[in-house]
Order: sequence, then structure tokens, then C-alpha cells
Amino acid sequence: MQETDTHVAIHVEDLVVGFGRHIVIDHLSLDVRRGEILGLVGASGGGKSVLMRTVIGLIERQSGKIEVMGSDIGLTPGRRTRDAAAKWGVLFQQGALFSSLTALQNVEFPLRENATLSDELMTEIANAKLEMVGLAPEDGVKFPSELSGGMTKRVALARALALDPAIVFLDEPTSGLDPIAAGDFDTLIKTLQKTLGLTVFMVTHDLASLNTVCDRVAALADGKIVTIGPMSELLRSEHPWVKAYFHGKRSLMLQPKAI
Ligand SMILES: Nc1ncnc2c1ncn2[C@@H]1O[C@H](COP(=O)(O)OP(=O)(O)OP(=O)(O)O)[C@@H](O)[C@H]1O
Repeated sequence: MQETDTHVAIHVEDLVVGFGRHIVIDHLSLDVRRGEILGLVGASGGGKSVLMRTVIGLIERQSGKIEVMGSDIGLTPGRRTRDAAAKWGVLFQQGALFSSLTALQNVEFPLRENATLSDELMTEIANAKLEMVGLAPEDGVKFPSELSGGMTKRVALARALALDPAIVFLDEPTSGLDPIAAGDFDTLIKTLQKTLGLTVFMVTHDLASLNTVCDRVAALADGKIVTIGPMSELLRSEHPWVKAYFHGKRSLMLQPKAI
């Protein structure tokens, strides 16, 4: 069933993406609701990052429609307008911070690129974003090489939030973190969703994240979304890949919702 436009943050319809003759996304349709945390799962190499990168305009699609907050995202990648850039923020795998810039300068970067603000105001906003993700002002002067994995993810999240986006895209946000740091990061994402009304599109393999923070989970297999719904629904899915994913040995990690 198609949702009404006002409730949809991201609308993907009949999307096809491939590299040469290798089709990765094959007539995929998906609606992400405004204000929800949607988790995307799928096999390694199954196309989760390709889907995310196509939605944000970094990869060219062969066909299909993509709308973000009601605006059509054109076919040509790399031509994001100032308006489009402000609609979303992205946390890439490994954080992707600029190594020659301090944490604070990394957060200021999108402000410099997309807004005409005084240096003082930019610093003030960037410090507020660092505080929002639980970092102290003294962390702002550190370079990426001086940050722990968890701090790197937080700085990357602060940078993703710099332009007050409506949507954040998170590519495996808890990968490489110990379970406590991963749990803290999950709580932070849930808190930001609630307080800022953010829509979160999260690619993850982290079963604990899926179970504790995601409102709905979408499973990508054979280039399509084969099941979408709350975790309870995914656990009942009869799709062979979804069954294998959620009822394998690792499913022991699944606990009742804690947040
Ligand atoms: N720029 C590219 N050029 C050619 N092939 C690509 C490119 N980017 C991705 N692919 C291919 O697309 C497929 C899907 O890759 P993708 O990175 O989306 O997988 P994934 O589901 O995110 O995997 P993982 O969970 O391991 O990160 C893979 O076969 C990959 O080799």
C-alpha cells in the first residue's frame, strides 16, 4: 500500500541500479515514513550501500523514481542543490572525517560549504552540534587520529546534523564499536530522533540496533525489499533469506525491546 505524501520522507519506486551488466538493485520500491528509524538489512554485497548512495545522489540509477521530502531527486548524480544538501545528513562507514581538520572544523565544513555565516556563528553552531552528540568542547580541538572509534562516529554524526537536516542516513553506524559504545550510540540516535523529529535511514548488520532502536526493518534480497515491518514481523517472515538471517545462531542476541 502506498503511503500518503505527507507521511513519506523517502519514496523509492521501481528503482534499477547496476554497474555494467551487474544489476544490484532490481525494480526496488520502498517508502520511509517521516520521523521513523528504518533499519535496512541484507547480505554482504547485497546492495545496501548502493541503495543508500543512489538515494543521496552519489550513484547514477538506470531507471526509477526517487523523492526525498516530496522533491524529485534528478537522475544525474553529483548535482545536489543547496536545498537538497540541507534535507539530509550522512554518516558514512568509518566516519569519513577529513584527517587534516579538527573535529570542530569537520563539523563546520558543511556550514562553510552551504551557508553564509560568520566564523563566530559557525563555531558556535558546530560546538552546539558536538554537545548534542555528547562531546565536550575540548574534544573539538582533536584531530581524527586522536579520537576513539566511538568519538569518530559521534563527530561524523555531529557533521551530518550540521545543517539541521530532516533525514540522516547512517551506514553501519555501530560497526567497529564495542557493545557498550554501540549501545550508547543507539541510545543517542533514538534520543535525536525523538527530540529533533528526525527520520533515520540506517544500514546495519547490528541485530541489537535493529531490535532496540528501529521502528521498522526492511530486508533487501535479490535486489528488492522482500519484507518490511516491525522486528516482530521480520521474525515471522517466511522468506528464506530473512529466516536464515534472523533465526541463525546470531539471533540469540535478540532480546525484547529495551528502549
Ligand atoms: N562503484 C561500484 N562499481 C562497481 N560495482 C560496485 C560499485 N559499488 C558497489 N558495487 C557492487 O555492488 C554490489 C553491492 O555493494 P554494496 O556495497 O551496496 O553492498 P552492501 O550490501 O552494502 O554490503 P556490505 O554489507 O558488505 O557493506 C557489490 O557486488 C559491489 O561489488
